[in-house]
Amino acid sequence: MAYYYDQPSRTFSEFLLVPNLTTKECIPGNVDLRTPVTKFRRGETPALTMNLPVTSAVMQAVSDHNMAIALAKSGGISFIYGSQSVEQQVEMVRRVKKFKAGFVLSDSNLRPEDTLKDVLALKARSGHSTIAITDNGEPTGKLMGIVTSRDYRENRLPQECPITEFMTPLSALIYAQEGITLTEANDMIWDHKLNCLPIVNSSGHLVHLVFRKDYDSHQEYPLELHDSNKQLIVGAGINSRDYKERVPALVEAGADVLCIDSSDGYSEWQAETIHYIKETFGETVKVGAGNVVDKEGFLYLVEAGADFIKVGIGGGSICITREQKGIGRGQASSVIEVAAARQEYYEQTGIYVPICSDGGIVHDYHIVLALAMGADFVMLGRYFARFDESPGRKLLVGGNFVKEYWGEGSSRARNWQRYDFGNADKESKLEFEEGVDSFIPYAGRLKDNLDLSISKIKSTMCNCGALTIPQLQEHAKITLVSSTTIYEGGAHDVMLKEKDRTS
Ligand SMILES: NC(=O)C1=CN([C@@H]2O[C@H](COP(=O)(O)OP(=O)(O)OC[C@H]3O[C@@H](n4cnc5c(N)ncnc54)[C@H](O)[C@@H]3O)[C@@H](O)[C@H]2O)C=CC1
Ligand SMILES: O=c1[nH]c(=O)c2[nH+]cn([C@@H]3O[C@H](COP(=O)(O)O)[C@@H](O)[C@H]3O)c2[nH]1
Ligand SMILES: [K+]
Repeated sequence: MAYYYDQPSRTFSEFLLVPNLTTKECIPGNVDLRTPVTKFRRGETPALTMNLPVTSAVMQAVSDHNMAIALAKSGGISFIYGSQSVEQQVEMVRRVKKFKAGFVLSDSNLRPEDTLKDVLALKARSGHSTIAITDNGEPTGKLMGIVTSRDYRENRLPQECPITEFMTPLSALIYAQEGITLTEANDMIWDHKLNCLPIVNSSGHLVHLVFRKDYDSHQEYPLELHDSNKQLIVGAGINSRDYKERVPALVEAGADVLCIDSSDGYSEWQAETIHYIKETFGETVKVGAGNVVDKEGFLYLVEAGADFIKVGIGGGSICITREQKGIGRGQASSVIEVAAARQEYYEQTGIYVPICSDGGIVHDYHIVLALAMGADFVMLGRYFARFDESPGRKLLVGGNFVKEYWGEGSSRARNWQRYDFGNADKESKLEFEEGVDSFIPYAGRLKDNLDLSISKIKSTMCNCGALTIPQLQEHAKITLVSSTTIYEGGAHDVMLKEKDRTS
């Protein structure tokens, strides 16, 4: 006979936190949000921790190298999407590992034989006025010169004028050799009144650019997350099909942590994937698995060797899995059950397995609820897709700026397999969509938004009398609320002025 749960499953919006005593030292400035990412034995320190309990989703519309750099600078981890060729994903991981505060990879590049027309078109596309001229037009090609808007007068030169006629050639450029520190680079920028200093290697290839305007930017990021070589930490999504090819390439590129990306992790495919990784690389390669929504799924993946477990089916903002397949469970109930299973496992074995609540976070306080219910960190898709750093286009729709946000189960995301180097075999490929392609309101820079969310999270934790995530998990008082309580929680029985009206 089928198993019936005796309670309906619940979402975060059905719960609230009840305050505990807030002591005088319990102020947001004293809250520490550090959290483990990978499993560890009682009394030992985890191999990987984050300074903030947030990761960005394994999605084309969310986690590329730009997002990964921005999030690691703020203290969290991005999992670069795996729905692209191994080569492309590896290149994104490399870009994150190569990132050095203040040293950027040139994103606007042309060849000497290109023309003013190409310069103008590229400038319009990228919005950047400094263009590196390299022998092959690649960001790390042999440096031939630089073009900035001071080098040409648009209406005085014919569009076909070759770049070589107006660029500042290498012989007249001030540049530095690879290995220079940021302080030394900044001294050169000031001494020579430059806006941009190219950095080249011993064979004359462009390595980075250092811009005057980026000076001091690294000082804004006290929680920056890096490895022992001072390189930013980055994660990467993998799947349970091409892992024998993808995982070695990602490890070689320097990915710090992997995560098997699937709607349903309770499968022999995932166990096989984890076994392969642990047998091939031992414990040095860390891999999360999921998604699961109950104790059985959790234990299955932990016993297979997973380093953290991701929780959540069908709660994501772009998810239609519950509608399409009837599979899923309310996100709060899933986290509560998996956290209880984790606690039991910890008590029995002394091994603490971090859990990640994935999808369905709408308000900042949902993050606090997920943590209070036992999650060690959360994974967010919609939240991060709204920012400048996400890969989706920013568009003007109906007078408002929006960003594109599409699910990994949408046709748009799956198309890479058809056009790219993906090797999914066509026979077993699912043909129905499990995600939508949407717009979401554009929200600006990651750092500004994340700083605000974190300050709200810390403030809520102070109400709960908690200075750390473990304290919150131990002492939080959580109440289920009735629908009338939810109504009471919004502005009610008043006439809102225009500026406060949200819908
Ligand atoms: N968290 C969520 O609620 C949901 C997430 N998604 C996202 O959509 C994307 C696709 O998810 P899925 O469709 O679950 O991908 P998936 O690759 O895990 O599964 C697709 C199908 O392939 C099968 N499969 C997996 N490995 C196999 C192997 N080695 N040989 C033969 N068959 C194998 C699976 O059992 C499943 O039927 C992911 O990015 C996922 O995160 C999609 C739906 C819901
Ligand atoms: O049913 C689904 N169809 C999809 O196409 C899809 N794409 C992503 N995901 C999952 O949603 C999470 C992000 O959720 P949020 O936007 O709510 O943060 C992600 O982290 C995923 O777990 C999908 N679920
Ligand atoms: K399953």
